[in-house]
Amino acid sequence: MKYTNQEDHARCFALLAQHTYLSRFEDDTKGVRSLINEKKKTVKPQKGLERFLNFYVPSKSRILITRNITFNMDDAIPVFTDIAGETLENLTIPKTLTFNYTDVNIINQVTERELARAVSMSQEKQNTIRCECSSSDPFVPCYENKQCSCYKMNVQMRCLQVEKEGYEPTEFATFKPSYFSHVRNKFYNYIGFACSDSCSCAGKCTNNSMMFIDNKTFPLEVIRTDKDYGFNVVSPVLIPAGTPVIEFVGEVVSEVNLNAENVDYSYKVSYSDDEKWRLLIADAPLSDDYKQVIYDLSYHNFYIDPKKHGNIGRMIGHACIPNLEVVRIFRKSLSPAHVSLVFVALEDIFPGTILSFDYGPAFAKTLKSYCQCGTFACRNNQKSDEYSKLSCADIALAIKDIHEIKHEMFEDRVMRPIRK
Ligand SMILES: C[S@@+](CC[C@H](N)C(=O)[O-])C[C@H]1O[C@@H](n2cnc3c(N)ncnc32)[C@H](O)[C@@H]1O
Repeated sequence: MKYTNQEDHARCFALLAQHTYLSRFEDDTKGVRSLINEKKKTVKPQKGLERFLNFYVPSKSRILITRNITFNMDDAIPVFTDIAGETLENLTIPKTLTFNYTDVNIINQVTERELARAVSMSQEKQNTIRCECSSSDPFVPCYENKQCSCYKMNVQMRCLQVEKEGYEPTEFATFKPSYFSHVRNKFYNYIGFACSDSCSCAGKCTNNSMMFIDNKTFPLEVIRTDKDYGFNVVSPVLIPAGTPVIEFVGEVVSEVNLNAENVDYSYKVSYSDDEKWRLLIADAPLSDDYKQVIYDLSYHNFYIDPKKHGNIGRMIGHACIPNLEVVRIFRKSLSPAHVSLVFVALEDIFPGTILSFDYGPAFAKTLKSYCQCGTFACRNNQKSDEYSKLSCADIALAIKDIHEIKHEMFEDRVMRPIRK
């Protein structure tokens, strides 16, 4: 089996194994990569992993609930129910589907007055981080241009990621895959800055990790398979590892305004104790008045709450070995109103795969019954008990084996017939 880039894939498997291992055993996985390399020769392949391929096969009685949940013709996302026994006559539309669909984050002008003020001020040129690279002579693409204000901010944010020597920070660029190096760096430290429509390049450049998302590159589908599990998002196409896939969109709210009932759906995007962030603000190419406004905002915790206004990001389920990681990408400014929460593919996602991220170990306790992620290293399902004692190296190699089977199936069923 030859991958297009075997080294990159090895990184993905090592990270997923480290992630899975830590979340199950909360143990130290120092030197996991060398351990994996060392063990590669001795670890026996796990048997029966074929059961965990987890390709989603729609039921024959599938019902189309809506052709397009987004109301945007350029981004048509259908919603189906595959629940056994459901017919057009007895079909129920759960409340979880009746939210206001939005592609962009929303700010309540009354309850989040200071945040709304920061957005209004950021319309002024002196309060926006933007670049003129595309009109400069000689022309240097933004991601290669050391003078580009957006790229410079991207690099400064990359520096925030480094916690330990020996771990490479993750790069966020338009055409480079974003590979993660370790899980000790919590998601909010995976962070980048992208060019936007305020720049002379209008974001159509090399420094825009939001481009695939803004262009709605991946056609996705929403399915409902079980009343408790609810809706899930499926990819009908191949998404290569390291690709930004979906933005998690909702209402940007400060902690005091966050409704307790919405906490389980909401994501924290700023941290009141983040001193490094305040240093970044002090250094940013923005006016002093504006910096003061966002400096004051930095003393509050902000969340993105998708319960009332949201997009399909809110329908992504939990998995103990997830295929997505959440990162923060900022554009134009450094306020919580300028952040995009982005899901990036952790491994190659083959057609028919349910998208997932890890909600964390505490999530299992909130479930009425078992976790339904269906991964071989599930923390909370009897079916995966036989794999529950695997070492980190075993997990990495099992992830690799499963990936290889999927890769072969894709080659056999999709690529070979196309080539004929
Ligand atoms: C953020 S929502 C995800 C979208 C949800 N499925 C829906 O229909 O709106 C989280 C809820 O989805 C369900 N869920 C997500 N992942 C699950 C899993 N691995 N096993 C069981 N239920 C899950 C649980 O009911 C959880 O409270």
